[in-house]
Amino acid sequence: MESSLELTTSLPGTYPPLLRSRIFKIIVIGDSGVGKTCLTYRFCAGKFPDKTEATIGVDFREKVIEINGEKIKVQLWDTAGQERFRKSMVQHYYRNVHAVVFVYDVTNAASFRSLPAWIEECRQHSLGQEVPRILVGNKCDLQHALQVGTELAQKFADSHSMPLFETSAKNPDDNDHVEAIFMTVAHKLKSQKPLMLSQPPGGGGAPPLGKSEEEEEGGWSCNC
Ligand SMILES: Nc1nc2c(ncn2[C@@H]2O[C@H](COP(=O)(O)OP(=O)(O)OP(=O)(O)O)[C@@H](O)[C@H]2O)c(=O)[nH]1
Ligand SMILES: [Mg+2]
Repeated sequence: MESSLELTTSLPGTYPPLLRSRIFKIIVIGDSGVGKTCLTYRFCAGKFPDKTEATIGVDFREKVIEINGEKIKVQLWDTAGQERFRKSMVQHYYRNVHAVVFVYDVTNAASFRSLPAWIEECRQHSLGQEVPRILVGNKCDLQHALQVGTELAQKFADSHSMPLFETSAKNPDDNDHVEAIFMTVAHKLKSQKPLMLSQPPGGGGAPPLGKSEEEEEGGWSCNC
């Protein structure tokens, strides 16, 4: 994938040209009820939502972060875990995706056992090995109900070359941790493809890593 960034001059003679920020599209995948909506909300709004309902299709959440002086828009696609709410959307989830976050619920072994199926779905949508993936075990505040231990999860993560994060979208003390998860992905994406200030001759070919804001227009709107 080529990395690109649009340089535009909004007014004739404007100098320096306006730099449009890159957008990293990160999809959050996993069984219904594992806490995808809560995790993405926690990262973007900084708090645990008062109440959630099953996601239908997809919800978008965005946060602008700064890494080494570059402003980057992290666009989280909070996908639906329920098959009936996702089937018409699946192809859109995977289109030009930059990274995948797999979520399971540490108090629900079935959600952990579903992970191979979610990985297989990625494979079926031709996600290349260069697309970073990370594994998140959520609801660690419910230790008394733990069904998936760290050792088992770490083994699974290692076998798929993914970093593992165990966290809680709910625990107020875990704010830094939730933040670290998505920041880790963004750092990885940024280091994978350093910023290029011009389009390669002929426009490249492969989709750019990080759409410009202009390209984003016309997409779905955020309903968070
Ligand atoms: N105790 C605890 N509950 C959580 C946590 N994260 C989410 N929940 C609860 O788990 C339930 C499901 O959370 P959601 O974020 O809606 O789950 P989801 O993965 O988005 O589900 P779908 O949209 O159906 O795919 C809600 O009742 C949340 O309050 C957590 O870290 N700890
Ligand atoms: Mg949801």
